[in-house]
Amino acid sequence: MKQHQDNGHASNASASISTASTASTATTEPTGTPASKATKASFKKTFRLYKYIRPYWPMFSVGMLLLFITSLSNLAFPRLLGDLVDKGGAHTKSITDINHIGLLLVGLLLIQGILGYFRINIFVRVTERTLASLRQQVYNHLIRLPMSFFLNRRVGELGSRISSDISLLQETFTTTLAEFIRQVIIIVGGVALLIHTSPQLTVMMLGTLPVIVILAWLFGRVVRKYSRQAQSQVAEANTIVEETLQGILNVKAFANEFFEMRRYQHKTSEVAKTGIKTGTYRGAFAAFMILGVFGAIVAVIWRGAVLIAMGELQPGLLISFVLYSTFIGASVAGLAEVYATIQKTLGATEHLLEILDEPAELITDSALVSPEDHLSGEISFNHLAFSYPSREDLNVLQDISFDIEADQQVALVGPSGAGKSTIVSLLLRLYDPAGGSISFNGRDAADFPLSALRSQMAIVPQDVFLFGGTIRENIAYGKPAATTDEIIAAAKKANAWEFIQRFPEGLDTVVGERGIQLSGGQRQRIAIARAVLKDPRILILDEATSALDSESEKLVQDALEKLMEGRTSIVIAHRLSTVRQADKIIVLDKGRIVEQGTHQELLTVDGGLYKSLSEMQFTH
Ligand SMILES: Nc1ncnc2c1ncn2[C@@H]1O[C@H](COP(=O)(O)OP(=O)(O)OP(=O)(O)O)[C@@H](O)[C@H]1O
Repeated sequence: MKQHQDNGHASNASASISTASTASTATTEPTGTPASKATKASFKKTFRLYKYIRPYWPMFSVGMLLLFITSLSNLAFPRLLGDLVDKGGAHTKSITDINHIGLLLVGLLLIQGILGYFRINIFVRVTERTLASLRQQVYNHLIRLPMSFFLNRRVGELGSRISSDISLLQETFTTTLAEFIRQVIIIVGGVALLIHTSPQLTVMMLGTLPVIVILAWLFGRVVRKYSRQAQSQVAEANTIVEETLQGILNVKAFANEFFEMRRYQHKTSEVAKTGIKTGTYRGAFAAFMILGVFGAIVAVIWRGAVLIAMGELQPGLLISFVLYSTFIGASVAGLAEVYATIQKTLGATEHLLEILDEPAELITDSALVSPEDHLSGEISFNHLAFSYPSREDLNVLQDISFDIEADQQVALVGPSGAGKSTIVSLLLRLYDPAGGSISFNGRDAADFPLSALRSQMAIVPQDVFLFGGTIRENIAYGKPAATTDEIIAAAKKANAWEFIQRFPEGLDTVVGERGIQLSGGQRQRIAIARAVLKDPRILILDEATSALDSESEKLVQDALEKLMEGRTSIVIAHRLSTVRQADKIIVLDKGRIVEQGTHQELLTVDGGLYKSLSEMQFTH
């Protein structure tokens, strides 16, 4: 199974490279999620997510109601503040009236505070629960997807689906949505109140403010575009520094210092150019904002003063008017930001739904295998053909036919890339064959429930993958309900108990990430213990190529021999010395079976691949 694990490493590496190169852009783009066009179709898709909110619908509605009340009461402030000023300037200067309004304002503030507290609490509760169930759904689905899905994806990318895309939804449901609704209420209600306050001034205000806000938004987009460009250029320049310093030996050995200096000079000049361009826009933007916003306010107040002088407007109303205009202006400006977040959320939703729409494998959560699905250990390959979905034009296996009797030991040998690991993947039904079939007990593999098949097979891979927990957890992975006694018995059978016992924490020793705190031989024996505990009908061994010292190799080999007793076993053999005892050796080359027989039989084939391979190995 080496090939698959190599793929895994490669994708991890490429994922981390891509994270490194986008790291510096992360300041303006907190998540790597590209925005999606806010089309009707994408809104419709997002609506599908509402099924996760549905159980909390009543609570969510209460939150919405509170949001409406607080947003509407927001609109009362400018009016009350204006009244306050008017009362101060009125002929019948009544302190009681002034205090009355003051108290009303304090009451309003208190109500806003209390309702705001409950609203946020409600939204957070609903969102957290909804997202937890969405996270679970996506993960549950992801882990059940077939191998072919994972071949074309990067591990890092899938991880970000569950972390950043869902965080984006969280932000949208807790704050963005509320912001959006509040802004709409303030804009609509605010404009209505403006008209009510002074129709004349409203016409003037509506003629200027929206234009300014829209222009400011457009300006902002241009500036953002340039700063993003500058950021990615800075990242490219940094890559030059990083790579050349890491590979300094190569730079010097090839006397390429001047070549690299020119490369770096070129990149940094580009950064400077983009920076200057951004600066020019920034300057113009700032000047425009000062002129535009203050200009509009000055114009409105000037006009208002004229109206006051003509006795057509109360001073307090002018204050209310200016405050309403500021509220509206801020909401319109905020709306652009909210729109951008909503677009990104639509993108994130699409990604999540894409995963949820992928057909999953039919896996059942049952350890019980019904009697008719019990495997006898008899396997036959009938004209099996296969190519990987990611590279369909390459025939990895062609016309593979051979039989394995129950409890036999069969070895797969052949040069690297011959297709040995692929045969094992097909046996585990990680992929469906392109042609031919595999049958167990004379019945087509496709007729067995997937979980029943896999639960009766175990694999001891070449590169043992251990989870970061304890030795106990890692062994029990073969049978999660195992008792301590069973785990110890399995460890003993796998020749692992002796070294486990020597650790001060015994079975509870933490193995470190991917088991790095254990030696290669120790890791393998843990994997063997895992397989012992599973007690499979069919055992698959991918022999380790990395040389273990002869002591641990003997222990591993001995453990494997014990494990193979009384079950069908298929061994991917890299060292021919270990397969001499095999009942049958299948020799593969370029996806085809070229020879098959016992060790003795194959040695008699003059010019045969097995004979030449074994001569090569034994003369070295
Ligand atoms: N995930 C994959 N996607 C596409 N092609 C693959 C994939 N895995 C393996 N292959 C290709 O399939 C062929 C057979 O690979 P396989 O891993 O089965 O060979 P192997 O005999 O087990 O080799 P080794 O002894 O080096 O492990 C190779 O040509 C390989 O490039």
